[in-house]
Amino acid sequence: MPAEEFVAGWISGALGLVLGHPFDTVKVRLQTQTTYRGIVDCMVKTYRHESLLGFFKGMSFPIASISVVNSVLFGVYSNALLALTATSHQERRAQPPSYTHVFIAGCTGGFLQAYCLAPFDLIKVRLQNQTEPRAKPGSPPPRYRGPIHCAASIFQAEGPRGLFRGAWALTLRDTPTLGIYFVTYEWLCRQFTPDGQNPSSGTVLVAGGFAGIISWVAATPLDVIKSRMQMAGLKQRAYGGLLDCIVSSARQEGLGVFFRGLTINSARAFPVNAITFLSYEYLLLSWG
Ligand SMILES: C[N+](C)(C)CCCC[C@H](N)C(=O)O
Repeated sequence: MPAEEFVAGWISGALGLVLGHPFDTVKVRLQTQTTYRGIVDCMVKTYRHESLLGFFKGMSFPIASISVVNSVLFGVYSNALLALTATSHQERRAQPPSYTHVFIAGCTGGFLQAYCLAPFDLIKVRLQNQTEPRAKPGSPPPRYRGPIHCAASIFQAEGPRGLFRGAWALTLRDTPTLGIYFVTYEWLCRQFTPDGQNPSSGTVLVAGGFAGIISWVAATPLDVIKSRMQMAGLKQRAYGGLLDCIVSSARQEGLGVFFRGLTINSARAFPVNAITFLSYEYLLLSWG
């Protein structure tokens, strides 16, 4: 099983992540809290209340964990294509796989990465939603002191299953949308690249950026549900399950609720995925 794809996926995931984290914090807050009027209001309040650091809350942990998850995604994707089409990454420019194969491989990668991602994403969302400013003497301490403390508290209160809160919603979100992600990327690359050649850096950036945007547009409704399921069990109301969460969110807030965070998700998706794909392709090319 070729392993370079895993390593390249890991490094490129980390680079994309740093760039995207401030957007991600604003997104999670808009999706799960009602105190903000919009993106700008959320940014201003976060900055005033918590300084620039507020935007980077909960980042060190995703860097260590979510980039490993990205390595699962790209590694499984590439190896699934190898199994389906018997071509390695280097051979795929000369013999491009069909879009059906790309889609199946993307969904496989998406499905497997969702399970690895679930506990890390839960911890990220819980930490991002702690809006208390950094420790001031005399103020009450936030519920979680950091990622390890957060994981341990959830584990103690709810057992190992507690760490997989929202995992179903996450799997439903990621399986089809990561199929769409790789199909969009491949399709756009092929539109702008002569047959048999490698896409230029510009093409990879644009194709990666749009792959990110399109897959996030498709993923946003379930992303909202996922974040809410992950926050349930804390101060917000608990849901009877995925369906209950969908129905009661729609009833209380209207259908628009499923598009909360769409703009910010898209704004984040372009740079993150442009850099992820560019560094991924570049690393694999330079390793021959
Ligand atoms: C499929 N879905 C859109 C949910 C996620 C796509 C993930 C791609 C990248 N790691 C990112 O964070 O943007």
